[in-house]
Amino acid sequence: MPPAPISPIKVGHIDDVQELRKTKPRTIPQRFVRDMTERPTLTTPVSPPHTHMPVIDFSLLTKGNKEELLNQLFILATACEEWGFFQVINHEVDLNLLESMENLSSEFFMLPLEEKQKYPMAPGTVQGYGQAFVFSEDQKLDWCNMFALGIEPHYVRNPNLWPKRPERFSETVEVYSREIRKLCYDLLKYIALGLGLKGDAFKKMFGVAVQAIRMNYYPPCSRPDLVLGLSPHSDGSALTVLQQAKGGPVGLQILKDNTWVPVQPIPNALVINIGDTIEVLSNGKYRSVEHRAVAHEEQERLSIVTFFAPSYEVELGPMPEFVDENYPCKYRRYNHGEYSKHYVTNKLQGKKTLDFAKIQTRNTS
Ligand SMILES: COC(=O)C(/C=C/C1=C(C)CCCC1(C)C)=C/O[C@H]1C=C(C)C(=O)O1
Ligand SMILES: O=C(O)CCC(=O)C(=O)O
Ligand SMILES: [Fe+2]
Repeated sequence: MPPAPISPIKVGHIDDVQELRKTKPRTIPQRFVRDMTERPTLTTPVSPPHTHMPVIDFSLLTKGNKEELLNQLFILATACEEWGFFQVINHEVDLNLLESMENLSSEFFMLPLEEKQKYPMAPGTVQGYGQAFVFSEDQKLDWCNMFALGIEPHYVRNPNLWPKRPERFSETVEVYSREIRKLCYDLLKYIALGLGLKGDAFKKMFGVAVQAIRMNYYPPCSRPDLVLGLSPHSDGSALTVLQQAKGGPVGLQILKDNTWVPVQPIPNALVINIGDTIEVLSNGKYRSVEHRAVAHEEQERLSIVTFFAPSYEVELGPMPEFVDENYPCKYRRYNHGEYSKHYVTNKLQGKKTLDFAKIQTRNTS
């Protein structure tokens, strides 16, 4: 008997939110309206110690004296353990390059829809222009347009999805991705040192790291209280680097101690977060913190996100350094390629994707 055909994913009609905003600025189709429990808090009163995400001065890690280095390593290790997020200043990525990347991404999203649709994100896939992580007709949609590309190694690339316009877009993505890749390797070195590991521990383990870029464009929304810019999720990467376009509103929120805490952008800083890989390797000492994006009533917002992860062949599990009788092993060993497949074939649902690797503990009390 021939194998049963795999049923195609039926996602129904997905409105392009930018076009919706242009043509019917006050309409919020029902598929974007969140259930009461999911609706965002837009004016969360934030009180200490939740006011400020830690800030790392990267130049003190690379060029500081011994005392400055140790001090920054301590701040970094505390940020990873208590926040799972931090902002990096003086990161050595050329500020003109950040600006070019921001301008070109914005120009891409401003192209006519027909031009952007030359690079469609097919249902169930994650590269190209559209909405990722949509798998059914009854799933709520995010108030966001995405454009995503696989970068490294080259076999993750789909050359048909690299846009011809704006001019210099692809060239700039290449240069930007090289610089961000270097930053990721450097940060992983300092994160390893902060965990008491050898500086090259992650680099050696990851093989030729997988890297992808995603540009998220959030148009203004007449009812930001009803929608989400991006559903709550943790990142399936080892590390994520987020650039927020200048002058945009606050949009990123992270779940800290059960409260959605808004992240105040710092001009020229990059936001870094720990992804699922580091959570597993550190046996949960560092956690991949759930986060989401909210929309704004009058202002658009643009973010440029790099996901940096181990090679697909790599087998992962908690490192022995983080497992003992007080810290029992919380995750099974698995293949990162399998995890990537699992991640991109499931909707964004908080930390649920990591259940893939969790060892279920029975409560005996
Ligand atoms: C919309 O895409 C994503 O959000 C995303 C996808 C990344 C990827 C590509 C665009 C092409 C190459 C493969 C890869 C899955 C990395 C998120 O990336 C996270 C999810 C995983 C897993 C990861 O490593 O980063
Ligand atoms: O736009 C943002 O601030 C959040 C983006 C994000 O979390 C992501 O793309 O994974
Ligand atoms: Fe994210």
